Amino acid sequence: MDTILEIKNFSIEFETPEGQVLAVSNMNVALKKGQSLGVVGESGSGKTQTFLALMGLLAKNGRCSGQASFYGHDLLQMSVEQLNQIRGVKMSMIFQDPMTSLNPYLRVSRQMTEVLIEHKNYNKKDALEKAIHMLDLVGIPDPSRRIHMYSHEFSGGMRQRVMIAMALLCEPDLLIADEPTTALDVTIQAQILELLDELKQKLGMSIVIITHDLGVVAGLCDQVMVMYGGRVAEHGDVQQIFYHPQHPYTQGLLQSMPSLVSELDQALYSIPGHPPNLQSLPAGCAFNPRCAKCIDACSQTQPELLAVASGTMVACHHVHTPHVAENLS
Ligand SMILES: Nc1ncnc2c1ncn2[C@@H]1O[C@H](COP(=O)(O)OP(=O)(O)OP(=O)(O)O)[C@@H](O)[C@H]1O
Repeated sequence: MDTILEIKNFSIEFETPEGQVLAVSNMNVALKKGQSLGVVGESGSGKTQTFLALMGLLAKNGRCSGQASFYGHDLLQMSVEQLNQIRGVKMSMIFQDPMTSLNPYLRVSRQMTEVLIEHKNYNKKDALEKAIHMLDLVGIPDPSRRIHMYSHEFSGGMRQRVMIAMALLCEPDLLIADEPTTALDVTIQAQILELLDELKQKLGMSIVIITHDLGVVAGLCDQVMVMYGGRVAEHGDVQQIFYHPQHPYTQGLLQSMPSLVSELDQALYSIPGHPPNLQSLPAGCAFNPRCAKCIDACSQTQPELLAVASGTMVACHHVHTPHVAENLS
């Protein structure tokens, strides 16, 4: 299988009035064609910025280093013109807020057909037909009429579907979906996730799904990367991590999953404390102040991301210190 995306030693730093902020530190991940990756973690853990940077959309005060190869070509070294040949065509992103990628002043028909005319050499008639087909595929009722509406005339859920249709229009090889369902009610959430899974099978595309919710990645993803305070805490096969989570943070996320525990018990299982402030990360492992399995090393040195027997990569002193783990667990 071809490797579609390979991120190596990737970091992001922001320059702020208070000094430099390391938002993402030394990330490594490879995704094969047709595979999907779930990126999970609490707010501010670096999920969105990583993939915005890959799309060439990092804020002006941000700087990234390392490599991010798309089919072997480093996205971080590409000019805007080179990126424009790929963005929205071979690699698409669904943003948290649909209005980010929909132009309120243009009818949806115009926005959708222009992409096909410009990047896929469609004529106007075929482009309109294809766009209507895509709206139909994402479950927009009466698409040949609604395609002529403006984005604000759609409900929130419909707008999200329009954005997904736009992102899929050129049948990208890689779809990056940032919290694609958070703003939607539960039934529509389920429908959209089902749709993404269907399109993954049908079009063979790779998906990166960014979410707070491990439940979302369960059905859709092959691998999962758990981020904490800008660092990868655990990364590997979804089944392995779901059934045998190693990092105490992953264990906490899994225990507080709504499908596993009742609403009342969620409070009991939820991870104590708050996500860390990147400007004042604790020494050692950033999770140590909230971790019940903390040992001395955790507040002293940052744990390396190392493989455990199952092949999962884990950054945790407790996990990699067997005699201590045996005594404490
Ligand atoms: N332009 C910026 N300048 C300084 N810091 C920034 C900037 N943009 C983002 N950050 C910081 O980078 C960190 C990572 O942000 P990111 O949006 O990737 O988090 P996230 O995990 O996607 O969170 P959420 O789930 O809330 O979207 C955050 O702490 C954020 O405050």
